[in-house]
Amino acid sequence: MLGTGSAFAKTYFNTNALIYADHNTLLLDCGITAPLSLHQLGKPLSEIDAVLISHIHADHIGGMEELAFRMKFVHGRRPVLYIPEPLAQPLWDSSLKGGLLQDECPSLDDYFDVRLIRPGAKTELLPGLAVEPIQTAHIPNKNSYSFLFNATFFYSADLIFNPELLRNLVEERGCETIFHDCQLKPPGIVHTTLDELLSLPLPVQERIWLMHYDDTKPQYEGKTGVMRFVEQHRRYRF
Ligand SMILES: O=c1ccn([C@@H]2O[C@@H]3COP(=O)(O)O[C@H]3[C@H]2O)c(=O)[nH]1
Ligand SMILES: [Zn+2]
Ligand SMILES: [Zn+2]
Repeated sequence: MLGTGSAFAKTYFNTNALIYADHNTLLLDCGITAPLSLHQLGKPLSEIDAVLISHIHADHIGGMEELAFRMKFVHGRRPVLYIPEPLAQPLWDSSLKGGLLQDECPSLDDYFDVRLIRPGAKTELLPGLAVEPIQTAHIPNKNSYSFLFNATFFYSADLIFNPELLRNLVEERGCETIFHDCQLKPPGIVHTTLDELLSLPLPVQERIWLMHYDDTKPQYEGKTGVMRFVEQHRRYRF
């Protein structure tokens, strides 16, 4: 995990991750703090093979301009960008264009090898790593996607509590592990709260790991039932 913090956390980096599959590396969201976190881990950008984006908020895409510029002008590379199709235009027009647009680089394709992925369909991202983007509610009328990897590992974007989805993933689809955003103090409004997750059936909670938490996390140690916290700069194997 490059980070496990909420958008405004100051003691944790943004909730972004590296996924290792075979000998390849996928960057899962690239927020404002991703470049510094990668630097602290000693992970060169040149070792990132592809990027996957969940939604357009700065803690998930705010590091994309630095990533694009350094990949192009330092490493001479155009990394693969996997992006749910409805996010591609807004990512460029409403966010990256302001900084990245210049005469010889008029589009997102000048910086990334853009691969549009279809929500609800399975796509192989890297050898041994397939994803199904699942549209999940976060901000009204703003597209946001969570990800089911290899049919067994669910990684939430920022999402409003959806107990039906979580029960379906565990009880019907055989999902084994859930990394879920967690707002520690209610009200959640655009996020899922700890109290909401604590209301889930025990077999679902047993599979949940908590991320995207704020700086008060130490006060909640031991108060999350069977659910564990994901810790930043740790590697998990599933
Ligand atoms: O309607 C809104 C929109 C945003 N926000 C805050 O801004 C943050 C943006 O990043 P995030 O999605 O991780 O978390 C969001 C919230 O903390 C909010 O409280 N209500
Ligand atoms: Zn966020
Ligand atoms: Zn968000």
